[in-house]
Amino acid sequence: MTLTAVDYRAPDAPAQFVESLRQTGFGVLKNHPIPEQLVERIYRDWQGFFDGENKTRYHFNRDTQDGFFPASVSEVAKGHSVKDLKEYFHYYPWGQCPAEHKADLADYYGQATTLAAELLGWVQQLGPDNVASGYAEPLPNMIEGSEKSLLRVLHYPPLNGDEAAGAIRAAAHEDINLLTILPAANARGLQVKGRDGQWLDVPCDFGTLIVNIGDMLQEASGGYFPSTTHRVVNPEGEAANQSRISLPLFLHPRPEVVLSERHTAHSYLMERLRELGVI
Ligand SMILES: O=C(O)CCC(=O)C(=O)O
Ligand SMILES: [Fe+2]
Repeated sequence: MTLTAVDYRAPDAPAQFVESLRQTGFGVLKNHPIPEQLVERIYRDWQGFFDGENKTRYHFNRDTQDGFFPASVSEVAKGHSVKDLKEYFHYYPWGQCPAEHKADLADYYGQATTLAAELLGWVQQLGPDNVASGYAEPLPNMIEGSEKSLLRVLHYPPLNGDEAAGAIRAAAHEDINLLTILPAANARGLQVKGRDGQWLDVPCDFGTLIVNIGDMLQEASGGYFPSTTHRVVNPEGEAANQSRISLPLFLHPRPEVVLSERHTAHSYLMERLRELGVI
């Protein structure tokens, strides 16, 4: 399996991109419209947030899931027993956010959501008709006006050697949502599991955008688009002393959207959050 960056501006970009999603669950885009300077600024500003003490004032709200999740409550991936080595902030347009960071996050959230709707349009149009006819509504519609899409600012602190045995930055998992959009992080580490079981580094050149299928799109497409397992491995050598910041946007449908005969987006999310131990 290989992951090759698709040029967003190429005439056959939609076909290449959707084929990559089908084969690997992942698609990598270069020359996409999200401004690099905005992403760079968010990484820099949020490093300051995570390094500072103010973060404790934004402790997450258990009912609404917005705010700061310290490393001590960080997720335990499904099927794992140790916590991931990460802390993060959940931003929703309606949720809590430090005033000095709100403009950039809101800007990024808006631009990335618009791009996601376009990419979902590609998935809708270029997938087989029998898959598309199974969607309860067009894919871009599913996220339109959704208040559930979640921008996560993730900080993986430097490793200091006293981490729990077996703990890694993000244990192998699949994303719960419809589609995830993730600008290349400021350090390597993201890996995707191939059909052959081998782990493969996801290209992380600054300026590329990584997109992956989540469980909800796998569910809605009857398994045609795979929600692929991925993880973030610990750095070694010099890199172990450095933080890693990443910025996944998890696109969630409106709660009432029907995914399949078994599930609405809401029932599916509740089942998965319970498994994660965060509700
Ligand atoms: O930090 C990354 O590169 C990926 C994070 C991730 O997979 C997640 O938060 O679901
Ligand atoms: Fe993920």
